[in-house]
Amino acid sequence: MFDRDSEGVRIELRSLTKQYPGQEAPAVDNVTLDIPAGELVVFVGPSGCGKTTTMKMINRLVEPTSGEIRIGGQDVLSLNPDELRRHVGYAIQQVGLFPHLTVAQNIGLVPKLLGWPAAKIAERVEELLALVSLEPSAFRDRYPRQLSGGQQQRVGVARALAADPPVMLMDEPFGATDPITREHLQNEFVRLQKQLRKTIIFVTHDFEEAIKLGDRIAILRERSHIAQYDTPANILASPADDYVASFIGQDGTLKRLALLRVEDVPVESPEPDPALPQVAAGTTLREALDFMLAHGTDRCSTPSGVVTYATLCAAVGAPEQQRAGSGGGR
Ligand SMILES: Nc1ncnc2c1ncn2[C@@H]1O[C@H](COP(=O)(O)OP(=O)(O)OP(=O)(O)O)[C@@H](O)[C@H]1O
Repeated sequence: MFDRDSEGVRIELRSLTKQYPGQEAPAVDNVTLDIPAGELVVFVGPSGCGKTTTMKMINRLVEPTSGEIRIGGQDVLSLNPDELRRHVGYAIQQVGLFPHLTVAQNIGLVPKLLGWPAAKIAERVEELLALVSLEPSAFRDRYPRQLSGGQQQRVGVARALAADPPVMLMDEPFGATDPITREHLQNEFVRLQKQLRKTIIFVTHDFEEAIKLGDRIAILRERSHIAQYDTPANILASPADDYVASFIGQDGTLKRLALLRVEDVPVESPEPDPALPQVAAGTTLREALDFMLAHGTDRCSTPSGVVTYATLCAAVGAPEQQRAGSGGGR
């Protein structure tokens, strides 16, 4: 349907507006946004600011009042809405699994509608269950009521991915889970997206989730007006205004440290030092900082060399007084 191979496609919103009947102000007012192919863009904003309405216009669960939407260059408003939705994955907090269908039948729903042969659907179901870390033999024949909330959400994500759509719309898909399950699902999802490179719009209330998952974040005000649209690192480093700063909160430096890994900063010496406390490759700078504080040291050894507290501070432009206040006994 869209002009692509298997990777994502570009999504363009132009002057997009939604005025619900009987409402005084538009829920979404004149929004223009470009989402590059293969990127995950997170919409963050307060309740009622129009995140869900904006997203639902993209698969035409809500019809725009005016404006334009293009996916892979195609004018979405000229397409048949049912056909469009078969090519746009959609995962929501409420999951929406059919209770009378098994996990396999739920996941195979869209491929079946698209006329895939049964053997190909069965193969795809196995592959997707494995992808979301659910053992196929244990889960494929269960009914949704026989799954935990987190497992249901994984099946929801697998179902959204089933027909390999280039575009995924995800509305708080991990919202109904406890913090530990949520973190686990987020980590799996980051891993998945590295492989899949779909174009994804992801709605959340949770700014931490946005910086963890997003290639870019769109911070929305009322009526979906865009307060800032940039990478997590740029938003944390230079919030556009007080409104954006209020999302970041007091611990912006720590959040920036969490975006970088020990491999990303210059090492003091390029060899591991067995005499120092050791951290693994892939450790975030925030974890490295906690580790140094816990060990009362201002340096630690990584597989690629020695990283110091001063390097961490320099990497995120932390001022001198923050260094002085954080201890570390050299
Ligand atoms: N079907 C509808 N009819 C009338 N008004 C609606 C309808 N759906 C949403 N709205 C209104 O449009 C505005 C935006 O709602 P929307 O659900 O898009 O916000 P949201 O940012 O996704 O909120 P939340 O984070 O609480 O889910 C709200 O003021 C809401 O009351």
